[in-house]
This record gives sequence, C-alpha cells and structure tokens, in this order.
Amino acid sequence: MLEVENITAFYGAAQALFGVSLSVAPGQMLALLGRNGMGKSTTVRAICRLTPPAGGTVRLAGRDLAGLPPHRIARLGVGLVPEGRRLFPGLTVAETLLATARPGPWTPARVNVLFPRLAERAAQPARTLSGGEQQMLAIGRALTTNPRLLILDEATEGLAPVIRSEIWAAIDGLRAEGMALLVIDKTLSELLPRADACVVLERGRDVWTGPPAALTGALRQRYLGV
Ligand SMILES: Nc1ncnc2c1ncn2[C@@H]1O[C@H](COP(=O)(O)OP(=O)(O)OP(=O)(O)O)[C@@H](O)[C@H]1O
Repeated sequence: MLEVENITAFYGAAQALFGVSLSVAPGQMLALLGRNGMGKSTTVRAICRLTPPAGGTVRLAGRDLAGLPPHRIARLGVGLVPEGRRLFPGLTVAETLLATARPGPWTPARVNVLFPRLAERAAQPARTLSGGEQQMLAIGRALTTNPRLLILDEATEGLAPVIRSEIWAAIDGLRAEGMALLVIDKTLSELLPRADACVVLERGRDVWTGPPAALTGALRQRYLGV
C-alpha cells in the first residue's frame, strides 16, 4: 500500500530526516516509534508532502507521489489525522465532515455512528468541542475522504482514559475492515499490542524494524527509553 524508501527532509537548512524507509501493507498497522524529536511527525509530513522530501521515494499502491501537492495525495487515498488536530475552529462538526467528503463507504452519517458524540454536536463549532471530541472529529474528517491508508499522529495524546479507549476501539474497527494504518502514539502499552510491525526512528534514521514482540528489554530501553 505504502512504500517509503530512503527519504530525506529538511526544515530550511536543518536536516530532519537522513534516510527513512518503511512500508505498510493493506490491512496492516505499522507503529512508527522513537523518542521526542527523532523525526516521526516529519516522516508523516514527508509522506503527505506537507514537508516534501528532498530525496528518496514515496509510493502509494505503486504510484510515485513525487511532485504532487498535498491535496492530490489526500485524493489518492492518504488520510491524515495530524498532530494537534488542525481543525477549522469556526466550522461546525457537520461542516467539517462535509468539507473533505468524497464518495465511498465513509459518509458523515457513518462517522456519526462510529462517534455518537459527534452526532450530538453536529451544529457546534469545532472550537467548542472537548479535546477528545475534537480528536474524534479529526479522525472523522480523515475518514470522510475515504482513505486507503490512515495516518494517526498522536491521536490519543492528552485524552482521558475513557476517550482513549473509544478512539482505540474505532481504530480497531478500521483495522478489522482492512484499512492500512500508520500510527504514532506515545502510549506503547496501547499501541504495541495492536501493531503488526514497528519502525523505530533515531535522529532522523530508521534504526530498527521488526515485530512488536521482538522490541523488548535492552532494545526497548535503548531506542525508546522505557
Ligand atoms: N517546523 C519545524 N522547523 C524546524 N525544525 C523542525 C520543525 N518541526 C520539527 N523540526 C525538527 O525536526 C526534528 C524532528 O522532529 P519531529 O517533530 O519530526 O519529531 P517527532 O519524532 O515527531 O517528535 P515528537 O514526538 O516530539 O513529536 C527535530 O529536531 C525538530 O526539532
């Protein structure tokens, strides 16, 4: 589904990625791991070409994404739930879900079934929602684009346990339907049991790739500090 080969990326003159490779198969959940500042969000931004890679290749279902603007990548089937949600504060829940909607199984009505809290707040501006509800809206907005690959960057950060479990349950449902997922999440105890594979980043490089069960003991301490 997604194949990233040896990408590099810069912020101005500062290099943030020095060669990152990863792949996500259809129906697979890949956990992208690493301590703070190691390049996880930049990798996601490079895949979506919000921070276009300076080198390397990104392919979606075999198609090279080089040169495409971010909105074209979204239309090709990459749904992004960005760190910090990035909602339009003045748009209502209903308007947000319609703004990016494209034909497919994920209609705004289906998002409202997935997250009933959103249905109850359809007419409320996004800025009046709780943090958890805003996160559900960010996921819903990505789903109404009907992606083939959904990328979640810290989708449960700072949320209460009951809301986190609602969000994980929704992610589990997507996974069960065969959606490809690339997930960044600091709560490893919730992420790792769900992941099919892990890629660990260290200072802008992928330094370890393997199944979550193999990421134990000294490896875990070394790369993740836990
Ligand atoms: N907008 C930016 N301008 C300049 N440098 C940036 C910018 N965003 C990130 N960086 C730098 O790029 C590197 C990778 O950051 P990135 O946000 O990708 O890491 P991360 O692994 O997602 O970290 P975190 O878990 O803290 O979100 C860091 O050195 C960071 O300081």
